[in-house]
Amino acid sequence: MFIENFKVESPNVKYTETEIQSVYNYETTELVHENRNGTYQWIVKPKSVKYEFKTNTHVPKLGVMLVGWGGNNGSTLTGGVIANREGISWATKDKIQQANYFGSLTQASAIRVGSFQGEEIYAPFKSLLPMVNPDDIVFGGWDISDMNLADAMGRAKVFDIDLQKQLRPYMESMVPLPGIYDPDFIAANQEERANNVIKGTKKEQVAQIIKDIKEFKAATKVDRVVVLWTANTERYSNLVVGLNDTTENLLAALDRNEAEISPSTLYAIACVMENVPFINGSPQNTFVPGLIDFAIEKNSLIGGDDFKSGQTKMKSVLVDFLVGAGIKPTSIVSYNHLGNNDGMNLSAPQTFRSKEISKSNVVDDMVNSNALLYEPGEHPDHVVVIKYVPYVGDSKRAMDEYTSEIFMGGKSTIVLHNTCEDSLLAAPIILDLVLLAELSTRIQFKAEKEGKFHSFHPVATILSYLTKAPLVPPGTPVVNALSKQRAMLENILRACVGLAPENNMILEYK
Ligand SMILES: NC(=O)c1ccc[n+]([C@@H]2O[C@H](COP(=O)([O-])OP(=O)(O)OC[C@H]3O[C@@H](n4cnc5c(N)ncnc54)[C@H](O)[C@@H]3O)[C@@H](O)[C@H]2O)c1
Ligand SMILES: O=P([O-])([O-])O[C@@H]1[C@@H](O)[C@H](O)[C@@H](O)[C@H](O)[C@@H]1O
Repeated sequence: MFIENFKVESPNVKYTETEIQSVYNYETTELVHENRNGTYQWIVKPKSVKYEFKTNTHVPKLGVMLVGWGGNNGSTLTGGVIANREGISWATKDKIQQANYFGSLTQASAIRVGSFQGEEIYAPFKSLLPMVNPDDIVFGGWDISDMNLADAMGRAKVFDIDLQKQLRPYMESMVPLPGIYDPDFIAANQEERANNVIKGTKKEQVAQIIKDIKEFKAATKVDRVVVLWTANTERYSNLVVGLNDTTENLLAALDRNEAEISPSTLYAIACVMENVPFINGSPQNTFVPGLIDFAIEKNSLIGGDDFKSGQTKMKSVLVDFLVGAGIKPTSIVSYNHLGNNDGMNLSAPQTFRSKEISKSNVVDDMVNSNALLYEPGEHPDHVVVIKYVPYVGDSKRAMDEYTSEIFMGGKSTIVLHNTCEDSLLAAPIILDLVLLAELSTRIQFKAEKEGKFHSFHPVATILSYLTKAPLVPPGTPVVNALSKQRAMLENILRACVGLAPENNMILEYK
């Protein structure tokens, strides 16, 4: 059975005018490696740590400023939200299609809240805690192309024509602000689009981005702004001691107008200076060490990298299944071709390399988790190929072959063909990223030994379900397995409202 919402009744949960307060006993373990009777043993000690959570239930009017607003993802998300808000339906060759938010975890997935008279009861994921209604989001942003959003939607060729016609009046007045353009960081084939750029030094460009954010906030009267990068994939920035290794060096490099500071890092600097959450939807290393330090110093949320939308999302499920079943993947070949502008930008070796890294590292945690299958340092052969084929446009075609070793020297080969409609898969993920980033800034918590409440660490690991290469605080584990990432996110939000983690035991029926 499905219920629309629920309220938790528990001595550990209190609903006030402005907050949901919860006390949560975090059941974990402590390991020691001790000499017991002359031999060293690993001792696992279960332990319970009391946490207190406070979630501000005032849902703000949210402004989302997209870097790359006029791109396929940006125009598709903007149009999709308008279509949902206005209740637009349109004719396709098959039927009259209604707008929806399919593909969004927060808007279209469910959680189990328990059972009632022997029946499992589910509720919307978004009923866990008060979240921004995406219909209410105010969009803005920057693009190095001055094309208005209606024409950009036409250029993207993602939506059906009847839908585009209905959206055009809402979108033709939306014009991206000039963006920071540096041809050294993206493919040369992007130059012809770059007719809408901020001039001046890098420091002046940062100042302009800050001014843009302030003016957007004032003009739209939004309470909060989140900035998200959905612009083209950049090449990796070189990590240079004395240039981008610390906050001080990065800001000094900015003052010197150092060439090696990428546009995406400049937008991120501006956002950290303004304490505006910044999320990187692409694979480049926007978050150089100096930027991470800066965000931590300012307690300003940063998250990324690279939306996990199609082929890699499938990979993080399949490899988790295989390794979890004691099957040993030994060769993974991931090929895809696509014909959108992203694909054209990725046809350059330096930008492809950024994507190759994020698409390859996604299996590392699963491989490293099982020494029964892999020797130290052993990992599957793993190849990533991306080709630009204009004819297929945004309809990316992914082909994968997974070869694994099974029982008694047997081999298993799994072949997948996955048509990933790039922007129709990425747009709802962008929505989840901005909604969850905003929600996470309204949550404060403390462990029993901590003196005062605090926010989550500014490096937003909570967003990892949505990214190929989750950004995590230095020295903390990277988890890529999709099921673990989703469970982490759901269970943290469950703790905020006093619900135990979903452990799927349903002992009452065993
Ligand atoms: N499924 C997906 O679509 C998917 C999944 C993961 C990651 N991504 C990443 O998302 C990004 C956007 O994808 P897309 O299909 O919308 O690409 P796109 O090329 O259609 O859009 C990118 C937009 O960014 C603009 N731009 C480039 N550099 C800019 C800058 N410095 N400042 C402002 N605007 C700039 C371009 O003019 C373009 O309009 C890409 O980096 C892509 O790799 C996409
Ligand atoms: O998310 P995913 O399908 O694994 O990876 C995709 C790449 O294979 C594709 O070439 C590119 O268009 C998208 O940006 C996306 O990153």
